[in-house]
Amino acid sequence: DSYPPPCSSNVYCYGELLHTVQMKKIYHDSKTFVDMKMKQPPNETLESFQALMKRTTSDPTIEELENFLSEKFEPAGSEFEKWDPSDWIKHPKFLDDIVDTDFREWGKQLNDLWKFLGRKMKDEVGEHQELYSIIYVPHPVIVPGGLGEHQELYSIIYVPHPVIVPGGRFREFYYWDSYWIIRGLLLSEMYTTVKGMLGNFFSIVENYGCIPNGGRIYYAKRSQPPMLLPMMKSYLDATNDITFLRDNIDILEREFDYWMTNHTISVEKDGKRYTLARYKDASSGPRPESYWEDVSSAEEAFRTDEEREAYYSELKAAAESGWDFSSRWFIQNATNKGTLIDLKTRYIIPVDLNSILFWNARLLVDFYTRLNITEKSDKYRSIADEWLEAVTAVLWHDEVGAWLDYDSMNEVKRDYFYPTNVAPLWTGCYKDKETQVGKIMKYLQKTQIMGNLGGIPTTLEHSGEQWDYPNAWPPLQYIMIMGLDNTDDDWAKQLAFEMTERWVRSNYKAFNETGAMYEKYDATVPGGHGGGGEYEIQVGFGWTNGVIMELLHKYGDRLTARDRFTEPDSRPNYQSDSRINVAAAAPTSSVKHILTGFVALLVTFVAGYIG
Ligand SMILES: OC[C@H]1O[C@H](O[C@H]2O[C@H](CO)[C@@H](O)[C@H](O)[C@H]2O)[C@H](O)[C@@H](O)[C@@H]1O
Repeated sequence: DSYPPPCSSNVYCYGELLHTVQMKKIYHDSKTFVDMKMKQPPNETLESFQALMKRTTSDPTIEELENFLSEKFEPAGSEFEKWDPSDWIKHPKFLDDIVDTDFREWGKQLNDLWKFLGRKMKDEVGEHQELYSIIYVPHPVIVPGGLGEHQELYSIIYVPHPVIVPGGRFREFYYWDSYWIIRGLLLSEMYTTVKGMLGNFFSIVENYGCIPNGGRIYYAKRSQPPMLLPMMKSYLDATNDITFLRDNIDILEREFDYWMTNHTISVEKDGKRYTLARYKDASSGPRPESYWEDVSSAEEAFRTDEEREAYYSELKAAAESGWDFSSRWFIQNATNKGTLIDLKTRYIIPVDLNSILFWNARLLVDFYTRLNITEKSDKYRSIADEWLEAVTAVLWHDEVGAWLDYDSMNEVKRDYFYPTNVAPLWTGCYKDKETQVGKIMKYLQKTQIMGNLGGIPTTLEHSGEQWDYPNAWPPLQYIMIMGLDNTDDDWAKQLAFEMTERWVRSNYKAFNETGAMYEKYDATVPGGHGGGGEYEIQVGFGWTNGVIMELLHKYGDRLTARDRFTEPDSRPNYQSDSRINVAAAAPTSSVKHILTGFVALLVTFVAGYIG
């Protein structure tokens, strides 16, 4: 298949200008250029660029390009204006249930952070947005109103309501991040903000047919883990706003449909065929926001255009998974060894995606039941049942005691530890809860993952990629903790609490030492932040804050800031769970982490103010 570029803009998504600016590495972070607003319509910007190329025989110096860029573009983030959320309150009720006073104060500071992470678009963004700019046309067309008047000056996707963003270089909404952000906002009682964010997503599904990876046109041809329905469920649980559900149920159904029609493949297991989903992207070319990284690695490793295109597709499919990048998507001789050039994301059937899709179907049953539309609730019940059959047949392994990703290229299970191996416990995607939980607990014991004192690592592979060892990510801690806690098993629930203690204390230590909340942490160093991958560690940080707020809320009656590993517990008969706990003494966080933290924090706040 030959796909169009990631969007129709020949400034932001493909073309000579993008290629020249990105390959000359004018900006340290490739995302900077594609987030900059044009001062003039694209045709005028491109005309000036052509003139520069002619003047310099197609080889402008860095200085000439820098001059061109500062003359024709505004700095990244200039589409936003200051926004004070009207529903923000100083002391949301959830704080009152946190018994530890240090943690209560921290929860209060996290509530304050929403004000730094809120973004509202200037009205002019909506006026200049061409809604269908993502639909690629090979040649310019005359749009109603004449060329120039309605041309895209921005890469931002216009949304009518303000959003809470992850932070740092992530200046726009991100699809799956928004789930944990919304859960935090609901604890902060910011119901209007949440309703606005959901309203934004609904308008995007209506106009674009799916929710892009993030709020930029260059993300439009790939999505991220399908969390819109769980977001709606969270909002409904907090508000019972049935009218909002009734008004938008068709859109929720459409989002589910997008995954069912665009991402499914058929797999044969023991002579039976099953339908399951995997990640994929529908565009050609490198990621515009990581253009230099993709083109350079492709040129070094591959000789033909066809090979390079296949590689770009794997990179974008991995970005759609939210795990960009990870050895989880490498296939080399049917193993997880290799490097980025071994990415085969499209051939791997992931446990988390498929258990989330099961959850989506079950939520549609729930939503239609609430609306008394029996025909539809029956329809989604049978889809959910079928999906559960498929997940169990293809992804559950009795002999391992876990769900595992499936390699459809080599038709083998991928027997590697990932926190997502227990995602079905989180989404309720299991058949025989008691037996499966018992086996899962033994599996976790065998992996010795609690030997990591800063949190649960993403994988056990040291690849240098950011979704690998030793990084620990907030959504993955959440999936494991909530999954284990959902069971009726005492041992599993106790383990969920111990994981919570470690995670919360590690985030708290980092916050105390550096004043920052990070996008990811170091599983091996309590209080240490993560690293690796293709961009610098970011602070802010939307999903991190949301996860901590929820854990402080859920376990607030017994969580303490004091660390049991360094100060003995005074509770009678209390013992850490030695069946899974094989922890060594806790190393202290390094000076390097502290310094990086200060620099990162400074950069975020400066960027926030500029934005
Ligand atoms: O610019 C590189 C990549 O950055 C994003 O991915 C990371 O940040 C996101 C926002 O927090 C998060 O959702 C994702 O899981 C992270 O890996 C972006 O989503 C990628 O598409 C992009 O190529």
